[in-house]
Amino acid sequence: MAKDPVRVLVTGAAGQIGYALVPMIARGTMLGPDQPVILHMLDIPPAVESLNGVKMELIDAAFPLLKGAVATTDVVEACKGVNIAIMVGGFPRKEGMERKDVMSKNVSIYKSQASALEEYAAKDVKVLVVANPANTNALILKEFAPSIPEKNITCLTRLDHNRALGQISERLDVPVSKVKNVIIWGNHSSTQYPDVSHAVVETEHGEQPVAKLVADDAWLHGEFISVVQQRGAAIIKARKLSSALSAASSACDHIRDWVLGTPKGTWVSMGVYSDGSYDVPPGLIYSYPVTCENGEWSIVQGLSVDEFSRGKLVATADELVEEKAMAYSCFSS
Ligand SMILES: NC(=O)C1=CN([C@@H]2O[C@H](COP(=O)(O)OP(=O)(O)OC[C@H]3O[C@@H](n4cnc5c(N)ncnc54)[C@H](O)[C@@H]3O)[C@@H](O)[C@H]2O)C=CC1
Ligand SMILES: O=C([O-])CC(=O)C(=O)O
Repeated sequence: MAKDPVRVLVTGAAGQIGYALVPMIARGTMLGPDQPVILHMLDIPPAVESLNGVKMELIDAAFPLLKGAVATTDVVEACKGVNIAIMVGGFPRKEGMERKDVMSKNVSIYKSQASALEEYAAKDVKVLVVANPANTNALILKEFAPSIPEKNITCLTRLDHNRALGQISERLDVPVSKVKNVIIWGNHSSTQYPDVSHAVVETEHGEQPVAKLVADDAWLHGEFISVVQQRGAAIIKARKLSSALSAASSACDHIRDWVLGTPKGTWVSMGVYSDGSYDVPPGLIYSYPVTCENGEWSIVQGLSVDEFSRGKLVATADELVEEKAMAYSCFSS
């Protein structure tokens, strides 16, 4: 029997990531080749013409799985009955703006969208925040949608995770599909810690540690980390626009694994509400290694963290504590 369609909200759908993401969802990349979808696309009034153009293209592409497309600037209409919400829309930093100014714009956007999701989305809606500052936007959303379970609110660090896999694959000249279990700890920012301490490569002789195959700790502790941390900036420099196809693809990976499960023996990175695991302060949206089963993620427990890694976990947590304080100061102002 055919499955019922899943309603997927994409905010900022007229933007660059939105334009790359909606066809992936409509083609089944996110939820599977047998899962019909109805797309809900939200953007702001100045982008309405462009948003309607995206809807026209979706119709023209005749995606068999696409059972409907709503294009709207009305947040209530956008959120009605959605099962999955991908929050890509937000206020970008402009020349001359302080981080605090961007934060206060995003606090008000995420506050109102959180309230609409809480009131109108499916009660078990799964939320993925992509828009920067992704971790803190997700935290704001959680704050203003108290009835959405905190386990259902996440942010995207899968792009960073995939970037780390890509760098190891290039360095060792092995297919990226053979590399697994890197970890992105912390913030989706330049303080994130891409960690290969537990990463392995599947070889014909079984799984081999990445550290042993690379055999160059200076590279793993130096250039590798900074390339992954700075990859977003490198793409902006090259394209004069930020990552869009890789961000969209990674958003599909994030939701697919969350909903359909991670392969046995493999973990992925997701920004999730911290419970104090690995001595990270509770109450942050922090990127951890997770496995997913039956639509739920769990933090991978018991991994060893050496002194080098500990310093990096703490530094990125400190930045998130600071962002949280800045966001909370905007609630009252
Ligand atoms: N977490 C991650 O890995 C990544 C995050 N990003 C972030 O994703 C966000 C989107 O990036 P792009 O698509 O390249 O930007 P973009 O500027 O092309 O698109 C953003 C869209 O959001 C819309 N928008 C603004 N305010 C809105 C609101 N209140 N409600 C609904 N829509 C709204 C804009 O009109 C625009 O169409 C940015 O914040 C970017 O920094 C980008 C790449 C990776
Ligand atoms: O900095 C940006 O806007 C883009 C971004 O998050 C990334 O590519 O990781």
